[in-house]
Amino acid sequence: MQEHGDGSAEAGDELFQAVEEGGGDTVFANRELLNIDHVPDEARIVGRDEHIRDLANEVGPAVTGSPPNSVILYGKTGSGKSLVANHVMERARTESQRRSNRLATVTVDCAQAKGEADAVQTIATGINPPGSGVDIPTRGISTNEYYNRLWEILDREYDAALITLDEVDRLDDDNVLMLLSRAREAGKVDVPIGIISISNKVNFREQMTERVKSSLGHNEFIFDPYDGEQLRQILENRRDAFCDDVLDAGVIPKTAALAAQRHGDARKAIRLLRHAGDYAKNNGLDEVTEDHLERAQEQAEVERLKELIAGLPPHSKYVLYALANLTANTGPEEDWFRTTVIYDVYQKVCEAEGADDLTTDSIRGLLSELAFLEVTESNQEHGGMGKGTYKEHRLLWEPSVVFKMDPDPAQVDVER
Ligand SMILES: Nc1ncnc2c1ncn2[C@@H]1O[C@H](COP(=O)(O)OP(=O)(O)OP(=O)(O)O)[C@@H](O)[C@H]1O
Repeated sequence: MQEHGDGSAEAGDELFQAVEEGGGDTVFANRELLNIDHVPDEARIVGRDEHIRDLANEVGPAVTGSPPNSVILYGKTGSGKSLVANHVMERARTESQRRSNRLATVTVDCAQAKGEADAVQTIATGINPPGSGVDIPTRGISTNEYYNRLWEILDREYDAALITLDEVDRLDDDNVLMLLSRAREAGKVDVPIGIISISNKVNFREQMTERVKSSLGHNEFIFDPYDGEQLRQILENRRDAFCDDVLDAGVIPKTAALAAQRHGDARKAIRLLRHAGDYAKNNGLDEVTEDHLERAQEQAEVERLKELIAGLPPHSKYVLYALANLTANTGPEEDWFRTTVIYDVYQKVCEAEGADDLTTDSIRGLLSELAFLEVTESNQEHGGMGKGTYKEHRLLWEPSVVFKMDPDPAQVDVER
């Protein structure tokens, strides 16, 4: 510790004198609790006891080194699927240790994995203990070799494995699922492997090949969106993110009610509360009121939308502007638009933005990516006798939110 002129360390260092206890924050006591990546401890997990128990029953044998069942967890985003999977894996690992067994647990975010080799590399690296003697390079070996090294680590170091594939529908194909689920049967590895697949696409199962379906079994759990009371408890359990007396009494109930009404997504509810706190903090206020919540809500949605489309080509934003222009100029019952109608407005948007337009086919591709991300939805319509089929699309977000993604988005004439 730095000593001062009078020789005492108690006086503190004048360099940091202006820094108050708690970092000088009068709104947040522990903002970390409202971070989306924050994993709450068991006492803060609300309303998922049954899912936790059911999942533990299926994968439980792994704690003794016996074959676990594989499971698919379905549900809309923010319904606690990853949380439950991580929580159960963590407890399984501890229990396995207590019974002197070695359980490998690892999660792969398939949305981040760049193909099969990358996914297998992530799994192998995640469970490779220091000193195993097996090297997992980031490149330079074939996909097959990654699998071989994964089997080697499992056989040498573990008695069983639980592998979670988050956003499994984002994998290019089901090779990974197939090879992992069949590895023991195919004699590649001695260790039993359980796979927890997570998806927010309820039709995901239909996309899998018959072989994978039969290897994964039929254990499926559905996660329903949270209701208002559950969301209120989830938020109440994180109240200590704020300093005492900062939150007005109505803020948590109102956040929960808004979230329940719109989506039942815990992630969005937590984020909204954080934004309201940020609003108060940035404006030098030491109180968070219901009024701040309203201001924060739109900002939170704009951020989420930007995040969702961040991975898409820039023209996807112009397609969204086209849809937002069309939606803002029609009644609630007429918000489905044919691809050709969207394309006409998209061309006007491009003109206003000073960009060259892409072909109708490219726009079709962008519309299906937007539908995949649930920013829009698409329908196949039948035009009647001899008229073939055509697609219609609908914006799932408020046009006002879409228009706030940029400071000056193109608003065009949509006369039809
Ligand atoms: N039951 C719950 N109790 C407390 N916090 C929760 C609960 N469910 C979700 N959360 C919180 O909400 C956020 C989103 O949860 P989680 O990632 O588990 O959702 P998900 O269903 O896996 O969503 P996605 O499909 O988008 O990945 C996390 O910060 C998590 O901590």
